[in-house]
Amino acid sequence: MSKRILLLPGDGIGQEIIAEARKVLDWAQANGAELTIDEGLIGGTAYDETGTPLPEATITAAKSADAVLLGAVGGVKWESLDYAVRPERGLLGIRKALDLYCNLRPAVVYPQLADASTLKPEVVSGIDMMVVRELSSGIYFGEPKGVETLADGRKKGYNTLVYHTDEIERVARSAFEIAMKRSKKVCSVDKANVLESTELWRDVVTALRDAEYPQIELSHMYVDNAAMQLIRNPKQFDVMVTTNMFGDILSDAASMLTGSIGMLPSASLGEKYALYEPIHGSAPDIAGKGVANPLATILSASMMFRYSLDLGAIADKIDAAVNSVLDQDLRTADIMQAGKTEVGTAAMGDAVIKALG
Ligand SMILES: NC(=O)C1=CN([C@@H]2O[C@H](COP(=O)(O)OP(=O)(O)OC[C@H]3O[C@@H](n4cnc5c(N)ncnc54)[C@H](O)[C@@H]3O)[C@@H](O)[C@H]2O)C=CC1
Ligand SMILES: CC(C)CC(=O)C(=O)O
Ligand SMILES: [Mg+2]
Repeated sequence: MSKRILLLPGDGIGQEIIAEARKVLDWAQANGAELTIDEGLIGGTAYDETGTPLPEATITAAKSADAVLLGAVGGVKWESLDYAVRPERGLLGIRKALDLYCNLRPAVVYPQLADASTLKPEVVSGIDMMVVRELSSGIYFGEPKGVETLADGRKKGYNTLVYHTDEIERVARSAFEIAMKRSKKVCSVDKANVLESTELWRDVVTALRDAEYPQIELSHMYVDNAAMQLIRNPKQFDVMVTTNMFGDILSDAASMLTGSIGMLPSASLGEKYALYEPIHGSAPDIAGKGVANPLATILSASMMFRYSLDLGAIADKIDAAVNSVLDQDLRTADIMQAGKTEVGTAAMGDAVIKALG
C-alpha cells in the first residue's frame, strides 16, 4: 500500500532544502517505493497565506500521513508578530498536536569531515552519539507564561518549566530502549542542583532504570558541565537524554562536532505519529542564496524511510549516497575544506541523486 508523506517546507532555507529532499523522494518513487507525496503550509509562510502559522488543514494532513518531513520555520519578517502567531509557534504546535515527545538527534562524524570540525580531528573522529530530547513539554510549553506590566511600571517576562512523571518516564524509556541496542550507556542531563523540575527528572529516570533497565549504565550530569564536556571530551557520550530546552541547546553544540549544523537530521516520534526534520532553523543569513547544506534534510528523509515507512533498504541507499558525495569531495560552504569542491544546495542534491543511481 502506498505510504503517505506530507512535506512542510516552511520558511527561509526550509524551501530550498525540502526541494532537494523531494528529489530523493522522487528517486525512491521511480525506484519502486509506493509513495503519495503532499505538501502543506507551516510557519511564516502559512501565516502570510492563512493568518495562522499552523492551519487546521496542516494538522489534519499530518495526522493522515505515514510521516511528515519538515524544513524549517521562522525569519526576521515575522519577528515582531505576537508570540501566539509566530512561525515557531507553528512548529511547537505541530509537535504538541502529534504528541511527538521523543526527538532523536544523532550526531555522527563522517570520516571525510573529521577535519571539518572546529575541534581537533582526534577529539571528534569516530563519534556516533544520540541526543534524545524531550520534545512536547518542558519550558517551551509550561504555563503560566507571558509578559506583564507591573504596578510600578516594570515589565515582568516569565516562562514555567514543568515536567510530570509520565512525561519524563516515556522519554527516558525511549532513551533506554535505544541504549539497549547500542552501548547500554545513558547520560541524563539536568540542572537538579537548582531546578526542582529537573530534580524530579533525575529521580524518575533513576527509578525507571532501577526498575526496568538494570543493565543500563546510567550517569547524571548538570547541563553546564555537559556543554563543556561535549567540547572537551565528546567521546565519553553515547546516548544522552535531556529536557526540551537543554536538548535543543546541546544538540546544536553537538552538531559542531560533525562539522556543521547542516549535517544533523532528526526524528520526532510519538506513539502514533512521526515527523522528520533537520535540527537547524531557517537560516535567514543564507536563505535565497542557494548555499544551504541539504544533507541534514536528506538524512532526515533517510530516517523517515527507516523508522516510519518500513523501507530500510532505501534508507541504506540514501546513507550510502551521502557518503559517496562526501567521498567525491563535494562540499557545501558550511563543510568546505581545503582542496575540496564547493557546491551549492541544488548541486549537492543532484550529486546525491546521481550517487543513488
Ligand atoms: N526547527 C526549526 O524550524 C528551527 C527554527 N529556528 C528559527 O530559524 C530562524 C533562524 O534562527 P538561527 O538562530 O539563526 O538558527 P539557524 O539554525 O537557522 O542558523 C544558525 C546558523 O547556522 C547556519 N545554518 C543553519 N542551517 C544550515 C544549513 N543547512 N547549511 C548551512 N548553514 C546552515 C545559518 O546560516 C546560521 O549561520 C529563527 O527564526 C529561529 O526561530 C531555529 C532553530 C530551529
Ligand atoms: C522553535 C524552536 C524550539 C525550534 C528549535 O530550535 C529546535 O527544535 O531545535
Ligand atoms: Mg534548536
